[in-house]
Amino acid sequence: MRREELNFPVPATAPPDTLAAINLHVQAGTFPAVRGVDAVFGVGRFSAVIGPNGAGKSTLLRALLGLNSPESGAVYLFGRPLGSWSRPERSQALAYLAQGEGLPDATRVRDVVALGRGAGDWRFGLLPTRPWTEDDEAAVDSALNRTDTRRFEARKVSELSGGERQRVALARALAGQPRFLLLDEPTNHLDLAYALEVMRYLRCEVAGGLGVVAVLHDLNLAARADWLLLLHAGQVLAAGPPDEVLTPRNLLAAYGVHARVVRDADRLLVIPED
Ligand SMILES: Nc1ncnc2c1ncn2[C@@H]1O[C@H](COP(=O)(O)OP(=O)(O)OP(=O)(O)O)[C@@H](O)[C@H]1O
Repeated sequence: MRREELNFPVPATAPPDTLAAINLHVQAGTFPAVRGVDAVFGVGRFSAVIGPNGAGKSTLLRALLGLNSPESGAVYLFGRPLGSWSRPERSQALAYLAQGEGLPDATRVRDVVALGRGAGDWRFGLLPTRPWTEDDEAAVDSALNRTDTRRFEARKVSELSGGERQRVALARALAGQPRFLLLDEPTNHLDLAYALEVMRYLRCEVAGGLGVVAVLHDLNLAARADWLLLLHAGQVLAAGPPDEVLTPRNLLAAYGVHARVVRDADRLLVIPED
């Protein structure tokens, strides 16, 4: 699809207060996984990246974090090319929750969350990058409270359920007080209750000004986002609010599946046809 055929306006420059990809091309190995993607993710907004397996969602997410280098095009953070940010500046502004994020099993929950501050490595016998401060302690307390992990802060990771671990991983990411949080399938392997809980925590953070960009496979969870980016074969098939993107026509084009999209109260529901 050519840029001029996209059904949303492509900014000439990346707006401030955004994380933006402009005409981004990224190779995964030798494969052109992301091909000319334009996308603008805002702070205080819940954005979801959707699309079939192999569409390029994870590759795009990693490019937005600066973890892989684009072939061409660029990523802009707050209007500045990501490449011009120092590594510490970048990791302060952008947090990442990878797919199946591993946590140190033998470590206590509070110490895992403290790692999100990027300081106090002395706890693990490593040289500290800077002294631990009262602000660090307060940020850890706040992240534990906001994810309801405070009540098991003294337990070791090995003593937690999968859903509890995911909340601890979220707390660790939030402890760093990022401006954007990028998550790759954060509800994968979670039961319905835990999945909804993670969505609820993320919603609260968005209300507080965090920009969330989440790769989601469950379209009925994605329907709760403020803004969707639908990828197909490395390109943007559609972008916009859920009711503009989750249409039977787009779902057929992206997934090859006939689906009905119905509105129930204020929610969209995607119902695949057999
Ligand atoms: N190292 C690599 N070498 C070759 N091809 C790769 C490599 N990494 C990824 N790919 C290909 O790039 C494409 C995009 O992969 P990516 O993981 O970004 O897709 P995705 O949309 O996140 O998929 P999924 O939903 O299955 O996780 C896929 O076709 C994948 O096979």
